[in-house]
Amino acid sequence: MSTCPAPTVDAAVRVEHLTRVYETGQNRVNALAGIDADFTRGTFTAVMGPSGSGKSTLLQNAAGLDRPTSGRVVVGGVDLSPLSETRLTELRRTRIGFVFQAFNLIGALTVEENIVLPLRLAGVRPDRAWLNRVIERVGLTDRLRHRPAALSGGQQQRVAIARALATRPEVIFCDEPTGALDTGTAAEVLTLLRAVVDEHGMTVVMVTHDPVAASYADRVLVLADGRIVADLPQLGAARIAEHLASLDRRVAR
Ligand SMILES: Nc1ncnc2c1ncn2[C@@H]1O[C@H](COP(=O)(O)OP(=O)(O)OP(=O)(O)O)[C@@H](O)[C@H]1O
Repeated sequence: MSTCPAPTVDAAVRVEHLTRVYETGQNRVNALAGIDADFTRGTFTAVMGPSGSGKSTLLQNAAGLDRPTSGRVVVGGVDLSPLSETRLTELRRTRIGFVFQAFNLIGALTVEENIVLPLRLAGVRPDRAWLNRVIERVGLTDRLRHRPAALSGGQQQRVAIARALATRPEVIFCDEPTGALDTGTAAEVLTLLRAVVDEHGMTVVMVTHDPVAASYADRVLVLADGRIVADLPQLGAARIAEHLASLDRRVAR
């Protein structure tokens, strides 16, 4: 029986004592070595850390895309551990939004069809008023009948953000959402993510290598060797960069 305390009411996502071990042949990698964190509703968290520190593994486990070796993940009060694959897939489609570096839009579908795809897959009737607000917020009202290939990178990422918002999820997980964008377009996308938190009370968790991108968040979690080594309030891009550099120096030593 679990001895973990009940999730706090305002945690959109809670991860408890999370470990993930990868075993390939003789090799054993502790990608997550015991992570505890709450992601409070209506907040924007950046997850940073050196390459191989476990950022993507944390995101994948917190989003129910991968199963932890031990520990548990609670999304919107639902413990993911006992869920069957089918239930987990349903939960991902309705309660979790995803935004990836490569946009991951379906080229054969229009912008509108891409945005409502999670709802169609989940068999959920669209909340038209919410969808209209989302489409207006991301500035795509006059692009709905276009195919993704006819849009710029920034516009494609805005479609991905609208798609992530379509089901009004508990949380939106973003993996390097600005990695493929130029600086100006990246700033627009980050401003949009900030706005969905501030204006719509959404919860965003974003993996990024970029201190400027992290400076849009309320909180910066820094990982090293599968552990949280810093949990910082917003410090601004320069101080975040300093912090990461000092961590790199410690790792090098
Ligand atoms: N499928 C896998 N099989 C074996 N080892 C893996 C697998 N996925 C990740 N790892 C290992 O787990 C550790 C953490 O990887 P992870 O991708 O989570 O780090 P990261 O911080 O996201 O790295 P990056 O910034 O380079 O994307 C690394 O040592 C990595 O090599």
